[in-house]
Amino acid sequence: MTQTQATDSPAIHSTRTVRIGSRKSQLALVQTYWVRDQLQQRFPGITFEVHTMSTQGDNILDVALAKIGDKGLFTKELELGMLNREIDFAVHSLKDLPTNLPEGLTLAAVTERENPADALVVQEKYKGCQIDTLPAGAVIGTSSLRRLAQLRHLFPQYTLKDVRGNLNTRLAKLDAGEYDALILAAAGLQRLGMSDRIHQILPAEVSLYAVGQGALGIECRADDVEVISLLKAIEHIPTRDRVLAERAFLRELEGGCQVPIGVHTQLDGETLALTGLVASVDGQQLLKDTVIGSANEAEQVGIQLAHSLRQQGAQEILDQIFVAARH
Ligand SMILES: NCc1[nH]cc(CCC(=O)O)c1CC(=O)O
Repeated sequence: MTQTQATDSPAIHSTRTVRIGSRKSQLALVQTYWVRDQLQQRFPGITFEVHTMSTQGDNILDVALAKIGDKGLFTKELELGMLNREIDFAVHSLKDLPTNLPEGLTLAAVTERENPADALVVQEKYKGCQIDTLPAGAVIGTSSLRRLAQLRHLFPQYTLKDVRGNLNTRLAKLDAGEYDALILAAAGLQRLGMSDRIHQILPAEVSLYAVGQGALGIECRADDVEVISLLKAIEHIPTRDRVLAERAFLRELEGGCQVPIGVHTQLDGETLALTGLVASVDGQQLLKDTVIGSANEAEQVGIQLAHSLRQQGAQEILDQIFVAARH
């Protein structure tokens, strides 16, 4: 009675059109089209359509991100689109996706991570320098408190300056001489075909990366079993285990918005090592610790690390930041 399904096709009507939501930035579109292509290859009978939307974060460009401090700045409109059934799923840079999702939505899949590290990009005249050998007073652009705190801690001789806008805007400001160097996610540059701008990949001793950095998170309605089964086909399990630990760590510290929290994860077979950092914005206080556990219990590893850092004083550091943000 029932027709046999193609082996790689889940129980989805091949006539269904699946609508994908995306921000309009170049990086967002590259990421969304990559996911679309991956799905289209695996499910040639399904039609995938991309619908673009502007988010708050795309519209507010003149205020420092750290001052806005609102969770879900880059995701809220897309999430409303899913709940209103205008779109079926959304592709996010995972680091922009809050650790607590709205009721009714779920993180259905995580795709293979690019290099999660931060990268140093320098002006032509500093091609001979590394992060520790730029001249004193060098103006370094970054918009993240995490990068700011870590750089201030190690290199008080540099001047750190906020920088906003998409990647192309930031690079144009560097080239125009507004900054001597920038710190950017290596993954963003790689995805936009600008790996040649990466001057140095910052090692873990200099900069721990943001939770989820370099990975894509795909969010959809929690009850849409059809779409979830499609998305599971492109999930990368090692990346998922790592980012589940990272996100549990951040969630447990209630640091979803802009806070100086960094991580580093490593998978060795089933063994997952998670290093986390909590710092004060001025870089004076900096706590770091590592928990090793099983990849099968990734979230437990993250929770354990959060408890360990809290015992060492992380909550006091974070409370000071929340108080400062409200004034
Ligand atoms: N918050 C902006 C943002 N969101 C995702 C990326 C880069 C790609 C990624 O981390 O996956 C960037 C730019 C940056 O931090 O330099």
